[in-house]
Amino acid sequence: MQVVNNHKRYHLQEVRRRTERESTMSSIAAYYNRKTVLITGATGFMGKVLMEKLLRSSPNVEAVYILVRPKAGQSMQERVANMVKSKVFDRVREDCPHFQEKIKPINAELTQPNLAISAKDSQELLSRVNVVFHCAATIRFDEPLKHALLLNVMGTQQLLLLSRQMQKLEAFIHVSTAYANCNRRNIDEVIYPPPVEIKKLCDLVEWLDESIIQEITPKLIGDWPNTYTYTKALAEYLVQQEKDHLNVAIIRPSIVGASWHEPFPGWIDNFNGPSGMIIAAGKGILQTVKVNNDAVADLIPVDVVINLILAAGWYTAVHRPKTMMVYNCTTGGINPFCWGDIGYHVISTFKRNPLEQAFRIPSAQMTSNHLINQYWITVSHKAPAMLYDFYLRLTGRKPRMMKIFNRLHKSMMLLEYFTTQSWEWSSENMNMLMAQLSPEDRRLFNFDVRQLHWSEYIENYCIGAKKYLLNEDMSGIPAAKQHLRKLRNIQYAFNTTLLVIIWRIFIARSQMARNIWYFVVSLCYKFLSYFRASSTLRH
Ligand SMILES: CCCCCCCCCCCCCCCCCC(=O)SCCNC(=O)CCNC(=O)[C@H](O)C(C)(C)COP(=O)(O)OP(=O)(O)OC[C@H]1O[C@@H](n2cnc3c(N)ncnc32)[C@H](O)[C@@H]1OP(=O)(O)O
Ligand SMILES: NC(=O)C1=CN([C@@H]2O[C@H](COP(=O)(O)OP(=O)(O)OC[C@H]3O[C@@H](n4cnc5c(N)ncnc54)[C@H](OP(=O)(O)O)[C@@H]3O)[C@@H](O)[C@H]2O)C=CC1
Repeated sequence: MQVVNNHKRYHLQEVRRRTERESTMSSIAAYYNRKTVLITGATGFMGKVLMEKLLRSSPNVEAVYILVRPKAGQSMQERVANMVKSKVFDRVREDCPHFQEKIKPINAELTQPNLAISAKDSQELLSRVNVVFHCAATIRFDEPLKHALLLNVMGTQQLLLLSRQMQKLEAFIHVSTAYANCNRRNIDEVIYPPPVEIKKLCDLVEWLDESIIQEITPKLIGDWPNTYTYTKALAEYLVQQEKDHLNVAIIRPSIVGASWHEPFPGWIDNFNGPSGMIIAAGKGILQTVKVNNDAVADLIPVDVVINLILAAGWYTAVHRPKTMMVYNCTTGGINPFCWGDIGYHVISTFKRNPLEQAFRIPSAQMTSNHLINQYWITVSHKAPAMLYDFYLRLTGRKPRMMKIFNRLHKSMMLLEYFTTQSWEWSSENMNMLMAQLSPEDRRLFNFDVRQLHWSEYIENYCIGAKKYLLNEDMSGIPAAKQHLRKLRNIQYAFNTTLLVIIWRIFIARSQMARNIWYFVVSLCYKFLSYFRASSTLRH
């Protein structure tokens, strides 16, 4: 009898403990435990953060398949082995030392028929995958239309076809961009009709000569600024076409920046979007940029996007919404911040925490006026670059500054469409999803950008770029400050010499300038004599 009572008590205690544990446990993390996930674009910026968060928050995830291509002379295996050593995985490495065992790389090339996946691998995916996260894309603004179509559109179509055959698929999450519909000012969480019949366009570019496609690209893409945003818009439509066969959702992040909190504040590993410009400003290379200071800079931290992606995956699979959900993942409508403010915080952070071996003291003219910007480009970019290259030549070195500036100007030209205008995105679905989360999920998968403190975020972004992108140690800051002081002295000396030279030229040519010059010099002389006389009297 005693044994039975003990057993009953133990059982009740166990049930209570389990209920308590479940009530405080994250539903999202619990959902991914024992699921098999497929990620495309896992070697990219967002893919890595997605994989890290998934493996850290759901350590019992069954497997994470990733589609990887061989690249730059490295095999798929070598790339993955190098990737898991990356700093981004430091936290998960600490929590689950064997995390890489969950990662199952699959050789694939998204521009090839059937994604170039072998029959064996394909079978494995079809029988096991529960959730697909499609992140792979070309995000270059200058991508030739044919390649952008092949990867962003045809690649997506092929992945959708593969996913249709997956026996256990519960959700397909497509990562698009908030700028897919940037030809509109107000962008709702809906799919807009495509500007062309996609099949006809793909057929056209298939047989047309590359040079002809290049020539007619501006006509084809119409009021889209580049092939990237255009092809992302087409891909959204294809995804929507599958809504009756697949449980799909689309996430549209705006400009994805360094992380807010996870895995580390300020984590970033590429020069895309504002990151390259921020670094160029910190190095004192970028001194002028064409932006509308009052336009909203719709930056979103990468960890916010990843948390929303994981939450959307869970919601799509578990709640199976009747209509296909599109989540605009933006900050402008909720917690706006302007380009002018970003510029101010970037410069002030780099003055306090300078980058090593800066070219000039960080400072930036930010204007939307084309002529003023051109003036500053000539004065503060091209002239110093030419002078420096001249100095390099004199000292027997190879000139390089002009080349760097030409690349910078090309990037600035491609980015200015986004920095001189504002858009309004609705974010009802993001808010609705937030309301569906338990307090624990809201904490673990936070995508509430109302809590984002911009000045702190930008500071961490700049410091993150210094640490993780440029691999500069924070202990080098005193030396970097010393270097800035040296640059300041050089600048003062240079400006004074320039002023004297200009003035001398002016004096040689104008009687009036000469008269003013003699007047000023005699005034200074009288002033000095007066001071000397009065100090002698005092003693
Ligand atoms: C006062 C401060 C103010 C700051 C504010 C400034 C304003 C910024 C505005 C940003 C707005 C962004 C809007 C984006 C909106 C769309 C968002 C998306 O949906 S989607 C996503 C948005 N998509 C994008 O953002 C893509 C946009 N980017 C592109 O399309 C191209 O990069 C390009 C056409 C701009 C230049 O092409 P190209 O000239 O061929 O040059 P490559 O690219 O081939 O790079 C060659 C090598 O150089 C390396 N490197 C680069 N920068 C730097 C640097 N600063 N240093 C050192 N190194 C740098 C680079 O890593 C590479 O190394 P490796 O790999 O060879 O070893
Ligand atoms: N970064 C941003 O600001 C924003 C990004 N997005 C979207 O988020 C997604 C991820 O972007 P992000 O991580 O920044 O981009 P990255 O350029 O960092 O990553 C792109 C990924 O796609 C893979 N990929 C490219 N071409 C192929 C191919 N032919 N076959 C297989 N894989 C390929 C790359 O693999 P590999 O390493 O082999 O090149 C890489 O893993 C994209 O869909 C993008 O449109 C949306 C809004 C903003």
